[in-house]
Amino acid sequence: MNDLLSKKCIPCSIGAIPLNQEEIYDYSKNLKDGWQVIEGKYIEKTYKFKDFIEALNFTNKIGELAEKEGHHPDIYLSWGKVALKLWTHKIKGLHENDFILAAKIDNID
Ligand SMILES: C[C@H](O)[C@H](O)[C@H]1CNC2=NC(N)=NC(=O)C2=N1
Repeated sequence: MNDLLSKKCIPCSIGAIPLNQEEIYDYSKNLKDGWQVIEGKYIEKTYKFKDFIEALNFTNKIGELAEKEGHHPDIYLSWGKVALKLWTHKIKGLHENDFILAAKIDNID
């Protein structure tokens, strides 16, 4: 479950089974503070910045990372704030990919 940072997101097939509550709990223990598990279906976190341009710069870095990983967050960008919602659309639930991406987003400098 740990060393999420050393893993890479994999193409997720439609038949993949979403993570169960126990697996979600185990993965979420390896994330930095601030992530919340919502209804066992997605994880979310809000990052605060001093202004819009800082929030936009962070959003762009997330975009580059998501493209590199082939896995993408839902992003809400506003003045001084970036709110993320991570889930795997193809399986309508959570996958290891979501936790890998979350860990790597928290590692963006
Ligand atoms: C074809 C492409 O790789 C897939 O559609 C990927 C793209 N990024 C994705 N991101 C997320 N969060 N969920 C997906 O199911 C997903 N599928």
